Amino acid sequence: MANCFHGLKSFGAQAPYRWIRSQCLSSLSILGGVYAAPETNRLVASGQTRGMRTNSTAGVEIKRLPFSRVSQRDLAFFEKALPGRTITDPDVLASSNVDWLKSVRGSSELLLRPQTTEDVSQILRYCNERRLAVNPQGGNTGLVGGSVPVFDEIILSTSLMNRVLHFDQVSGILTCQAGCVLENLSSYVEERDFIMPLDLGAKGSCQIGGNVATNAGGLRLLRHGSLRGTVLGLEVVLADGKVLNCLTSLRKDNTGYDLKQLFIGSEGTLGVITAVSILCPRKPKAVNVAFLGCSSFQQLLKTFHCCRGMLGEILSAFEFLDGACMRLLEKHLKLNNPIRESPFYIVIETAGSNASHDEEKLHHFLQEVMTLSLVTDGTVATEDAKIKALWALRERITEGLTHDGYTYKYDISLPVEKIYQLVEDMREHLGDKAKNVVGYGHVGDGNLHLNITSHSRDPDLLAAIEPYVYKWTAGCRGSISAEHGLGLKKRNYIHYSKPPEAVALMGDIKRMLDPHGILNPYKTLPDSC
Ligand SMILES: O=C(O)CC[C@@H](O)C(=O)O
Ligand SMILES: [Zn+2]
Repeated sequence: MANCFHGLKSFGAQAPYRWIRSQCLSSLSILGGVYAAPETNRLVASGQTRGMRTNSTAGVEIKRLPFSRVSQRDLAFFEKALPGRTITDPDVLASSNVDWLKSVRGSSELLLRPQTTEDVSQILRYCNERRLAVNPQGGNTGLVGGSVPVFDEIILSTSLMNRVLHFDQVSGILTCQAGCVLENLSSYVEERDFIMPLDLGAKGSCQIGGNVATNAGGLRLLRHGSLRGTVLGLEVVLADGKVLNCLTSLRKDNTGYDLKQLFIGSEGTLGVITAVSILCPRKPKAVNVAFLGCSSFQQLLKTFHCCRGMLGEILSAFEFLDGACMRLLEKHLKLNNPIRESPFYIVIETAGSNASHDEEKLHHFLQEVMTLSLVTDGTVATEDAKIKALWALRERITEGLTHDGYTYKYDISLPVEKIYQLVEDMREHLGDKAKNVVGYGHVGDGNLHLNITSHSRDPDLLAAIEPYVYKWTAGCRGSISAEHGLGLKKRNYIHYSKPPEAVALMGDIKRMLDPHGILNPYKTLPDSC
């Protein structure tokens, strides 16, 4: 069977892709964006004069809400409370004011770096009394403009809250501060024979608090489920500074409402997550990655069906990318396609406890899909460097896209059999208006990443994409945000995925927990709330 698959000889190991901000910012200068001008109370688009600008992402103007502005007295308070960690240097602030995609830019003049929960509590108590708006910020790797200020909100960075508080070797329950970088946590638990239950392309920069606040999905969700299941406890500071200590480490706790769920996926609008307790699976003893080619999406779906049946409990990921993604990887990142050119590619990962058992299962599966002609070509890796190289072909697509021009991003949940139909319909709908329309994502979770590029920001193209994409999604009862959240960019489209009663209830919850609306304003909730 192994003969059916190319070896990996011609395929050099690539460095794993990480969303390291310093690298990415310099390479993204071609992207236009949304800029904020607090003195005009308007969101402004790049290239236009300050004071006359509109939100180019959502095509609507956003007015600065009547929050207080940071005064000298406020600064004196923060400098006393956080000596050396109250930052006003514009050069340092610059990177915290812009998102990873460089598509949203705020103009905050104050960055606070708390180290403890008590620091966060003191900051929020003060800001709440003074009606100062606050933008909680983790690794700032979000893709919907949720992690940067829109106007002059104070940036509350969790980066110095980076201590592991406890790890239970028997249960695998990790308790840590919110600012721990995901990759550091992965290394920490791997040294103890466990893994983190989530894995993202942004792991080198993103922080666990931000992951939880956005309910990040990623590459292992198929196997380990969402953070709504693996997060066991949270410590959260509420808008008035009160500390909500729900940092329990229990698998089972049915004592009434599961309050932590309110904060998971709330994008910092209901409270600031300061610590997380999370259940880590055991580190698998054997990992295999197969990279396969398919001639149609129908064949890919059949391969998925067969894969679930034949790999069962050892299947840990089933991801896909289309031929257009591969061309971008080759062109912009010089990555090599390890197999014959195909319309679709699949990345399958197995993770188990017995190498020979897993390999046998994988080989039977591969034999089956080749015999049935569901898969036309493929390669398998068992060594770490080669596994990373194959994963790079999936994980680095986001990076590749940033080199292709301005990118319109859609993160859609659909019944799995529909996910590629949207890409095809969008291609037909846009004709030659777009530079590239690509589809990739998490087949196992029914999550499509539809990305559309153009040479530069193009309002006509945007008008052709939206609301078409949202209507199409709503027509299938899908979600307009599967895993990236709503942030600033998608919040006003929430109605395509949630009934009005649910949206209104979200507004009520927000007002109850944050009556002055100081926490991450302009995010998640639509204008109508
Ligand atoms: O860039 C995107 O649209 C998707 C990013 C991320 O969620 C992924 O799965 O690679
Ligand atoms: Zn994704």
